[in-house]
Amino acid sequence: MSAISVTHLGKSFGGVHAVDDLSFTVERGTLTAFLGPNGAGKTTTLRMILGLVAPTRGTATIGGTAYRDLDRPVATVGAVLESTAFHPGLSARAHLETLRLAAGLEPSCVAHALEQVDLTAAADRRVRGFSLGMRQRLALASALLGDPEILILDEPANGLDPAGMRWLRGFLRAYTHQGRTVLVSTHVLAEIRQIADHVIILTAGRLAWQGPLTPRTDLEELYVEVTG
Ligand SMILES: Nc1ncnc2c1ncn2[C@@H]1O[C@H](COP(=O)(O)OP(=O)(O)OP(=O)(O)O)[C@@H](O)[C@H]1O
Repeated sequence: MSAISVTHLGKSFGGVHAVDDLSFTVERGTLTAFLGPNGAGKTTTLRMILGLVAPTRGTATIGGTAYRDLDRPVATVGAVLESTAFHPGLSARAHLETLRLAAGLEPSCVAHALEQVDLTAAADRRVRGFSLGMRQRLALASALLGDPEILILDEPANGLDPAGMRWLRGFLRAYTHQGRTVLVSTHVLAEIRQIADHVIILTAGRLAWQGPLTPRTDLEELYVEVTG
């Protein structure tokens, strides 16, 4: 059973076909890069997989089950979407503790998530003073609280400096080496090239290309050819 299956998925906003007859699968233990120009429909697709946007047609499932029907959603899939907001007056630990309580998770998961994203030393500082990179890592920690098998990330490299990018790359590589699955949308081809196993490229809401990334693939050239 694939980690994620998208079948004839479509979403229209008024007259705009944001996603149009889109089908693909994401296999377990792989890191799949989800690429496409601005407005291609990546965020809308990720939001449909996560049950945040209702499809106009088609289905999206996680391990064969629609998100809303999952028994333990936070233990199955963690997500970091764009525009993650934190209360500036709360510490990182307090923020995660609030989420932990709401999800009914074990107390120990907060310290574990902080450790996974290298925020243990800053755990009791207010988020107000966090750099963009630290905020991105806190968002990732929120997604990791339930120790999910699958991570869905929407442009997690946005605004990261080179050290932050390098850290994220190492984190995602280690995550998939544990047999877990990552679906990540990004515009940073040079970064994703180094860690992705599989690539899905959208243009204008439709599947333009999908396939494995081999050592010989010139991702930038492929991208320009497919989207150009
Ligand atoms: N809530 C909405 N209402 C109306 N139109 C929307 C809405 N959400 C998305 N769209 C439109 O759907 C299309 C796809 O947008 P989407 O954000 O999914 O693209 P994207 O590939 O994630 O883009 P980017 O790389 O810029 O984040 C765009 O034309 C966008 O304007």
